[in-house]
Parts: sequence; C-alpha cells; structure tokens
Amino acid sequence: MIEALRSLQARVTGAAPPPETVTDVAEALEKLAATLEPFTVGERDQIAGHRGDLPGRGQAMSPVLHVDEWDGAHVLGRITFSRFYLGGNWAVHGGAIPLAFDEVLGRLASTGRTAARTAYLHVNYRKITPIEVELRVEAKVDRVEGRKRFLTGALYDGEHLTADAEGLFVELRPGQP
Ligand SMILES: CCCCC/C=C\C/C=C\C/C=C\C/C=C\CCCC(=O)SCCNC(=O)CCNC(=O)[C@H](O)C(C)(C)COP(=O)(O)OP(=O)(O)OC[C@H]1O[C@@H](n2cnc3c(N)ncnc32)[C@H](O)[C@@H]1OP(=O)(O)O
Repeated sequence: MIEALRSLQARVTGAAPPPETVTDVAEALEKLAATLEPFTVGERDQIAGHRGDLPGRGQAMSPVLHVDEWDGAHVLGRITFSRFYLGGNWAVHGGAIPLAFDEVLGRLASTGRTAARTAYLHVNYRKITPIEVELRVEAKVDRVEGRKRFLTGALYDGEHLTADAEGLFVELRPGQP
C-alpha cells in the first residue's frame, strides 16, 4: 500500500493529464480515502512509519533509505529521490534534503540508546542533488556530551558531495514527548 502510494506521488507530480482524467483520478483517490477512513487508528497502531523491518519504514513522506551498513556509530546507505521531491530544474527540493537527513541522523542518534529528538539540523547545499539518481548517504555520531548527541551526514552523487548536515539530538527524559 505504501509502495503504491509512493508510486502515485511520483506519477501525480510528473503528469499533466487531460481534464477528464484529472476528474477520474480525483474521484478514485477520494474513494480510496473513504475506504480507509473507518480503519483510522491511534498513532501507536498505524502501519506508516512503524515498519522498521522495511526500507523506508513503511512511511511515504521521506524517500526510501536502503541501508548497507548500520551500527550505533555510523550508517552507510542509498537514497533515491523520486520525481515527487522535485524542486526545479531536476534538482531535489531544498526542504526534502533536511527531511532525508533528519530521518537518517535521527534514527542513528537513537540506535541502541534512549530516544533523542532533533534540537537543530544545519544543512549545507553544496551542489544540485538530482532527482531519480541513486545517491550515497553517510552518517556518523561525532560526539556525545551528556544528553547531547552531535551527528554529521553527507549525501553524494557519485564522487560529488551534494549536501552535508550537522545535527544536535537531545536524549529525552522519561515522560518527555
Ligand atoms: C519521532 C522520533 C521520536 C523520538 C525517537 C524515537 C525513537 C527512535 C527510534 C527510531 C525512530 C525511527 C524513526 C525516527 C526518524 C527520525 C527521527 C527524527 C527526530 C525528530 O525529527 S524529532 C522532531 C523535531 N524535533 C522536535 O520537535 C524537538 C522539539 N524540542 C524539544 O523537544 C526540546 O527542545 C529538546 C528535547 C530538543 C530539548 O529540550 P530539553 O528541555 O529536554 O533540554 P534542554 O532545553 O535543557 O537542552 C538540553 C541541552 O541541549 C542544548 N540545546 C537544546 N536545544 C538546542 C539548540 N537548538 N541548539 C543548541 N543547543 C541546544 C541545551 O542548551 C542543553 O545543553 P546543556 O546541557 O549543555 O546546557
């Protein structure tokens, strides 16, 4: 279902169908939304974002991360931004890149440790990040100071660094949302 939704997001973004097709598609989507409505559950029980066994966690908001290496100190993986993430001139939207970094760094920050939340995320855009190209992502825990975890990440198109990030993730206290 989530994979089909991702595919739909990319198709909708890239399409300019005739008006009658737009109407048909809109009606079909409204019907699908109505089909799901009776199955609305609380956050704890929803599927989206909770499938840690799947690349992308079963969540259609951020691009799928394929993990090649992952431990408590570093991550190596691959990300492809579909057309859904297009900003302009075949470059990824500037808001989608922090989304991908927050996903990678945020998950790494909490790997094997008490959960942490993003306090800040600083992103540098070094070169255009292309759409529909498999990119390499690297991330590591740089240092830990008490509840503060400082992480860095980088995104590469081949040998070219397209963006890098530095984030502070603060360990949550018991009961902290
Ligand atoms: C959704 C994730 C939930 C948590 C993770 C759960 C499970 C993890 C496992 C798997 C997760 C799977 C997927 C997750 C994918 C991605 C994760 C993304 C994570 C996020 O996307 S999460 C949403 C965005 N995020 C927020 O919605 C945070 C809003 N915010 C707050 O909730 C508080 O603000 C908080 C908790 C950050 C700190 O608050 P606090 O009261 O606990 O602590 P306090 O303020 O005392 O700061 C302690 C020390 O950090 C320094 N400090 C704080 N903020 C700073 C800043 N901005 N700049 C420089 N230094 C800063 C202070 O200066 C002090 O430093 P010092 O101790 O040296 O004085």
